[in-house]
Amino acid sequence: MSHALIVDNLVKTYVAGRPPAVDGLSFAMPRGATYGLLGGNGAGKTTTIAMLLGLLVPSSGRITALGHDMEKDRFAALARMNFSSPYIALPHRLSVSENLRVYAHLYNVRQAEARIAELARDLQLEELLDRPAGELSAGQKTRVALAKALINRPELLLLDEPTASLDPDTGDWVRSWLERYRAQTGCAILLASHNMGEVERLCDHVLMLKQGRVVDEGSPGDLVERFGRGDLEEVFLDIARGTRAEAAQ
Ligand SMILES: Nc1ncnc2c1ncn2[C@@H]1O[C@H](COP(=O)(O)OP(=O)(O)OP(=O)(O)O)[C@@H](O)[C@H]1O
Repeated sequence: MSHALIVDNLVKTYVAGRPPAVDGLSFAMPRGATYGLLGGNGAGKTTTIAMLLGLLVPSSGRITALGHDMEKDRFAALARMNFSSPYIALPHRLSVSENLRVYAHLYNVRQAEARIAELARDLQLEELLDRPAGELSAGQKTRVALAKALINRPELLLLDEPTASLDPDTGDWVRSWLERYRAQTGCAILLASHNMGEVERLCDHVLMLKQGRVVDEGSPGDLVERFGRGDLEEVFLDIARGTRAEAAQ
């Protein structure tokens, strides 16, 4: 099977002598799949995504993205990937269209103006193109961040909390949009989220992280069944609190 992402025994220790933030993480995500990275605060999700993007150097382990070893051949992989995170702000003073042009240039997008116009139409950004990015509402910024994340037509998309701080209507709109995008392009998506409804809806497979380790994994349906629970939120609470329904023991 061809994989979008293979993570092999990944470890990140920030401070020598303290427990690693990511501690032996391994998984293989097929092309076209959507995987969820779940875990409580401090479980290691953002650290994992930062390593996958080459922003943080792993202490050990190997990442293969779209067939490229991230240690030796990072730029070939990064050109075909992209990400969005609410923690990384777009340059505030630049207008939305200037921001998108900068990223189009960075990713060497051909016919950048046509691509920006297409994304503006798809993500309902046309009215916002001339506004400074710093003046937009959280929902508007999220749509711009998605346009930035899609500018190079990525085959692998890393999304850290894609609907954090969005109202339920805008959150739902973004989720529907991602579902459509995935169906049209076959893009593989790794999603870190605290929104269990979102994960149940979008993800084929879920990795439950605790203290940097995968403590359970499976499709949302399998996990719910295995834990004898009603939904993924209850499974998450069982794992986070170390409790588990009788049916799962
Ligand atoms: N720059 C850093 N230096 C030292 N420790 C760090 C650093 N960044 C993160 N950590 C620690 O690494 C662990 C994992 O943090 P990380 O941000 O990856 O978790 P997370 O799952 O994304 O959490 P959240 O859901 O709160 O965003 C935490 O214990 C955190 O305190």
